[in-house]
Amino acid sequence: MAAGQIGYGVPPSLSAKVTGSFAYLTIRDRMPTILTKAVDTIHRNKNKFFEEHGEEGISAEKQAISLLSKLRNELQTDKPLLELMDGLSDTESWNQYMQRQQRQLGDQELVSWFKSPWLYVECYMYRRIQEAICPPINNFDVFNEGKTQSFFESQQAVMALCTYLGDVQKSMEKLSENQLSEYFNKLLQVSLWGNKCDLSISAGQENSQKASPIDSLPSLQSFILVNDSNMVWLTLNSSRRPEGSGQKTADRVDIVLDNAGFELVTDLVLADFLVSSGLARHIHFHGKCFPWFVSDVTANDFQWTIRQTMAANHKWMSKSGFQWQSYLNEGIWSYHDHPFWTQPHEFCDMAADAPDLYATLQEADLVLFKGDLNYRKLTGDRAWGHAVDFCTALRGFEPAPLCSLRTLKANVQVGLQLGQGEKLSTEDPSWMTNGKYAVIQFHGPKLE
Ligand SMILES: O=P(O)(O)OC[C@@]1(O)O[C@H](CO)[C@@H](O)[C@@H]1O
Ligand SMILES: [Mn+2]
Repeated sequence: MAAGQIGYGVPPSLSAKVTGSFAYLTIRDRMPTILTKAVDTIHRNKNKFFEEHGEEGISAEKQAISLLSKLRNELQTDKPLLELMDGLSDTESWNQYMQRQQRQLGDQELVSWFKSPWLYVECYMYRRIQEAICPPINNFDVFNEGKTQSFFESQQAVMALCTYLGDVQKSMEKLSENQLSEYFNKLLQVSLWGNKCDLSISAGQENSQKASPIDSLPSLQSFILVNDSNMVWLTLNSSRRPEGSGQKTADRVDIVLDNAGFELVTDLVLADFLVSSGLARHIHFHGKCFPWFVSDVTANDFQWTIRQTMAANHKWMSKSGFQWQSYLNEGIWSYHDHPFWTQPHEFCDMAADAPDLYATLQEADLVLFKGDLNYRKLTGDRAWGHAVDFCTALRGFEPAPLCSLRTLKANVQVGLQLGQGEKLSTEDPSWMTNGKYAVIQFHGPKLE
């Protein structure tokens, strides 16, 4: 059976068919709120559109508001989903996916917001937002304000983190293996908890990082439900080759990014540490090719964040920013944004639906997946039992050793100990969606 096909033992997709479920509440409440805020943002930028594009900008603004309002009404009244009509490079792929969803539903009911898989309709909403914002304002990022605010509101934490990185790098040469792994674990956890700062779960409400990211780690330790850091460390060390050994030397770690703002800074700091410690020689970053899930990283966010860090009036921030820019100039770091990351597919479909991307990931020694949406796609956003193995839920998606760094914000979680999920439900009924808990969950060859 092809990977991703519904087979024996594969549970149903999460959807709003279950009244009162997190998917139901997201589609009923949070997604319309996100659309309302998008309409408001576009309206507030009307003058900007006029200044830049004259009357054409005004008519595009009016059209965007009308299309987004129509979209919100379709969503709130559970209308059938509509084919995309904007003729962009991914339009056909989206419409084919819709037909695939319709085939799975059969001809008894039409693909719609509250009946189709949550993963699909939520991704579809963001692609419809893209369709609504037409030329000449099509490059306007309706979520940009929230992403830049998250960065500016987190300055104290960013400065503390860049200072910490600078201190570590000053003594890098003298560090023992144990000290190196300690710093690695700390920065891996900082990147993990950076994922709390996600504007989709907060429906755009500001949620920047205020406290010092390093000092808060000990108090967060007990909220890490699965911690496979040791497997990540062993994988990195097993892939390191001595210079000139003639063996594979292009040690490469891929980071599939999630949110801009503070979370992106934590990922850049981790990536800098991986390179400056020699744990990796190249980092490939994977972002989104259009605005996605409110706070996800686009190429513009990636470049803007590095430029802002370079320009900071803070020694260690600007030092980090210049270092990151030179990594990019030297090709040690590279940024990629394959269209697959802004499509609705479960990752077990990647080999079939985006073989080029799957082949790229196969060249990595380790792939880090940041955040909740990536976790939902890794596990197919299905109602797995909590003690089901991560490997089972991946359903054949294993391009390379991989690790999810995710704070829980959706009710899908696998790979727990028997009874662990039930225990958590009694202690904290909203443990899967309140963002307090996290996993560092690895899948790959077992190493000693
Ligand atoms: O991927 P991220 O940024 O960690 O989270 C994305 C997210 O906020 O969006 C959905 C809720 O609307 C959930 O999948 C998840 O909570
Ligand atoms: Mn996100």
